[in-house]
Amino acid sequence: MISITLSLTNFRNHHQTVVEWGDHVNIITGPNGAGKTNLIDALHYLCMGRSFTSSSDQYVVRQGAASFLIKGLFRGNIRSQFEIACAYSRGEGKKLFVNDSPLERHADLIGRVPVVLVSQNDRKLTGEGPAERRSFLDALISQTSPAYLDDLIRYRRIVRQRNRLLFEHSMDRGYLNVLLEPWNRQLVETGARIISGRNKMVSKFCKYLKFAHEQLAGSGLEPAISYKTFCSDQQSFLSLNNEEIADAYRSELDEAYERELDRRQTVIGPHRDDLVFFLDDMELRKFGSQGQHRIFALALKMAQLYFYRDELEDLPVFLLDDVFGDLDPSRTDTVMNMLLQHNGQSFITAAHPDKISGFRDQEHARIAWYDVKDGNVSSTE
Ligand SMILES: Nc1ncnc2c1ncn2[C@@H]1O[C@H](COP(=O)(O)OP(=O)(O)OP(=O)(O)O)[C@@H](O)[C@H]1O
Repeated sequence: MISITLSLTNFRNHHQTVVEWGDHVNIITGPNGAGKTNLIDALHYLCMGRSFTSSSDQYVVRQGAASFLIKGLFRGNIRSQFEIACAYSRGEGKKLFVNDSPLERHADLIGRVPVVLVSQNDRKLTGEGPAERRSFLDALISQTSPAYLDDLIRYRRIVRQRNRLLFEHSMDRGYLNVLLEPWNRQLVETGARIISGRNKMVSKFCKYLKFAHEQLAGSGLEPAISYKTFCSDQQSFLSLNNEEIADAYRSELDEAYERELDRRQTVIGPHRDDLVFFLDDMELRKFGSQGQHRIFALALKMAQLYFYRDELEDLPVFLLDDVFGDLDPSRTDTVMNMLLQHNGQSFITAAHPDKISGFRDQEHARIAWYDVKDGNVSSTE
């Protein structure tokens, strides 16, 4: 998928910005605070319907304005040109449009322009709690499977309903059981499909991770991922069908009932699961060096790119925010060369472009350079 143009109105420090992109590698330079990340975040809005830097749309509206508008023209392999727009106003909230037609659900946008994002938040992927890893895995699968995304949305609603009942459980135990039962059935059915989807994805994804990791780190320690759910024996879990997973889930749920009453929330299921990362037999989170964490996180994203390249009809848009700051010169060259060899379109911000200035004199046909100052973008040679 190719982003042809991006236009912003009152989007953070961009008052009125229109950019025409190159088809391959787009490098966005400029001093700190100039508005480089904002361009990438705007593209992320058009792909995923939300910011990756801000928890709320209201902070994204340019100070002093009442609304923002992002528009992007795209070109795909199978679809002719189409426009995506995201409009937000303080009174009316956020609306998403494709070719001027409003989308009923935010979920309807996901997968239209597949995207892979590399950002400073990736540090949390290998280091912090399981939520970041679950959302990586969910975003990875959701962009290739609308059915998985629907299950995820349904599952979250079921967990919310169950939690509400468990929270208000001062009622008679028998009555609570009656109220919980329909939610329990839906929870295990939907949850089993999610667990199965995640398990399958993890086993498919490992080969892409190995390939990307080897490109970045050279041959040596081999990366691996395991999906950690309520069943401790993941291997045997892989051979189960959805019905069998649902049965296993149901018996774990029944066993956890007292704990649920105690904690007043749903304590077992995909919303609690995790991914465990390994280099050979070493668990990365416990034993990895900072450099190993960084390379592993970047390899996960490169692997996502390669996986989509094989699975989807259109290549994803690849967004890299401030990735070179953390990399040594040889790895910076490696990443640049990987992007130049990749046929899709990528966008890279760089506050210190000296690291990649060697590429200015080469590859004119494949690299477009942009400079940003105070929210104004100019194309440079
Ligand atoms: N709602 C807003 N209204 C106006 N300006 C905003 C708003 N939110 C953020 N900004 C401004 O946007 C700029 C930050 O933009 P951005 O994060 O894109 O910078 P950057 O060029 O990527 O910088 P760095 O190299 O430091 O990461 C800052 O100047 C900030 O004050």
